[in-house]
Amino acid sequence: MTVTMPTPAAPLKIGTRGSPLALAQANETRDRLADAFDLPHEAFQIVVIKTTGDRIIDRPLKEIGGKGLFTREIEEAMLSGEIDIAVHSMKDMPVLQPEGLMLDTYLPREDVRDAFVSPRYEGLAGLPEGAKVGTSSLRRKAQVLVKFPHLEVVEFRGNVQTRLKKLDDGVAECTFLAMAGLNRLGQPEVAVGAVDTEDMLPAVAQGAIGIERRADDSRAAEMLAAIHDVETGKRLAAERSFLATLDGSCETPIAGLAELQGDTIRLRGEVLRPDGSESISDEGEAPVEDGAKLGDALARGLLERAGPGFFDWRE
Ligand SMILES: NCc1[nH]cc(CCC(=O)O)c1CC(=O)O
Repeated sequence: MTVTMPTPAAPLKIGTRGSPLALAQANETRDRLADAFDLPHEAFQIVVIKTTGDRIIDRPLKEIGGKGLFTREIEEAMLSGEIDIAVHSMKDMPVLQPEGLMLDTYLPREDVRDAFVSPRYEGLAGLPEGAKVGTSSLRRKAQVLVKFPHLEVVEFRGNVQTRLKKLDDGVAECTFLAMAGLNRLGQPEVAVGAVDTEDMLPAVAQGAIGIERRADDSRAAEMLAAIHDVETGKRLAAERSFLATLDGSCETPIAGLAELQGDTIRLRGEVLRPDGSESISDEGEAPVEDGAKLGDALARGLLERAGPGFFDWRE
């Protein structure tokens, strides 16, 4: 008589970038799945994938090719079956996913605010004429220059450690990071403080983690449904619809934030000229189920006020 050992289900392979923040997000996803299904950590395998954005660290992102830079290789690995799901910062995700992939699972959102980071100053208002602000984000650059045109913005890339070192070396007086990233890394103390969203409206989807899967993978669909955060999903539906209508990329300074108040969703949006010479903002409210319509309508209104060429460089 032959006895066949039962084959355990193959581990769910979780794809991620290798940065400390990406790994923290992948671990959080694994822990939530393990909890929801009472599975041991061995039921999951975290697979690190290097993306173009990780490889090229010495040039401004906008020169290398915008959104998708941190996701393309990961999505290819999912389509080829090398990984089953992929964990992403939703802020970095294009509005549309490649054929065959689905992105509709979100973890509970972290702090949406930007963090002000400086070894010497308490806030932007204290910086003297010509002081340097380090950021590689076009949104943050334009938002800083609109309110503080006497400051200078310098390119600033790299992980949290690299940026702190640059501040220490005097490359810039201050920088901005997402509060969410600092919290997830367990380093909130790096920030002098979180900036009020009235003063600096965050990027669309800032602080939200999304989990992507193959559209035909029913095991992944069932597992992810168990950890999906419905409120985050509703907020992102409005914000990403806003972004889609604006046709945003990382070459366009755009900010947007949706918040729920009971059955009502409130969306604030802002578009800026890349040189920080002008900002246009608006806000609106709608029943929660009309979030996507609200996002589209708010974006159309802003586009109309902005007029053609608004996002063109004129430096
Ligand atoms: N564009 C880089 C990026 N993508 C997501 C985060 C942080 C975490 C988040 O917003 O979810 C960051 C770094 C930052 O802006 O400081």
